[in-house]
Amino acid sequence: MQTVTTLDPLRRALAVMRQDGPVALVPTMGALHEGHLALVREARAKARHVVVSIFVNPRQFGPNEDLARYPRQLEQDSELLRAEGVSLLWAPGAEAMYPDGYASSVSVSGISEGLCGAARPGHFDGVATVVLKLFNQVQPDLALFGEKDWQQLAVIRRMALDLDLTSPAAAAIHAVPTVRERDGLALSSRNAYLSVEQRAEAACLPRAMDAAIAKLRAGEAHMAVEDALKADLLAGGFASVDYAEFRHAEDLAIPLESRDKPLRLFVAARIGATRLIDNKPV
Ligand SMILES: Nc1ncnc2c1ncn2[C@@H]1O[C@H](COP(=O)(O)OP(=O)(O)OP(=O)(O)O)[C@@H](O)[C@H]1O
Ligand SMILES: CC(C)(CO)[C@@H](O)C(=O)[O-]
Ligand code: BAL
Repeated sequence: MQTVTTLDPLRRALAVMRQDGPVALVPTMGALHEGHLALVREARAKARHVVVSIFVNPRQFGPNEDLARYPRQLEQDSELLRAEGVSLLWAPGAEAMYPDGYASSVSVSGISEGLCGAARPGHFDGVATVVLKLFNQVQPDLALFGEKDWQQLAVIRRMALDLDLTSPAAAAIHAVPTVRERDGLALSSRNAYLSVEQRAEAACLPRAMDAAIAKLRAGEAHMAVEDALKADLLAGGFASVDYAEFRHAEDLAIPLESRDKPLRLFVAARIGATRLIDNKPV
């Protein structure tokens, strides 16, 4: 596995790799866990070469968020990726990604505005911008993203359609199901912030979501179920709930109006200062 940190060697390495066959891109912010590795394994099954990017993107963090504290462990990550048969690790510094004078941004309206977009203003502009840059830098045949970040996936799909980035001209976007711990908690790099006690309390998130989904299926009104879910999370040790909402799985931008279309439950809540997100199908 080669590791490159600037654009010229990235382009040279990619030119060689492309002669052998399709290239898949797995964008990450590092601190890799089994969720990331599921994306890598799926990428390996679909393409001749896998490129993983690790970049803690400052533009998707708000001023009071955890950019400085976000776990960085490039050596350990690099060993994990080597063992998975990854061809290339693209690990640019902030100056390679946003050189002096950098002034551009991508904004995807509608879909970016509710849920995490409302709780983290500007977050999805930062995500869309860096993902478009990664697509342009790597020009992959396909790119893989996790369903854990369902809204992010929807924003990226919308951007890729709107800006003509999709297959066959450019990357096909693949979604990979959420990998969970045995107690149901979704794997996340931010789980590393949790104390032992908080980690035990965090298991209440997927459990309370399952209970809420069962109530909705049994015919209870969605707003009552959402309110009860928030109360359950607060009682279970969460300090606050950013949102707990049912939405249409394929169109997050519109309010819930009919139960005929597939629904999903979306939650973001904080244990201490740690913000966890999850989503599940109804
Ligand atoms: N548990 C998981 N199952 C499947 N995919 C995941 C999981 N966790 C993260 N991913 C995916 O891995 C990619 C990189 O995510 P990222 O590096 O932000 O990891 P993360 O664990 O989600 O970190 P964070 O704690 O910042 O949310 C994204 O496409 C994300 O959806
Ligand atoms: C897609 C991504 C790598 C963009 O920085 C990030 O938002 C993430 O890790 O999910
Ligand atoms: N996995 C989403 C990246 C973020 O929370 O900034």
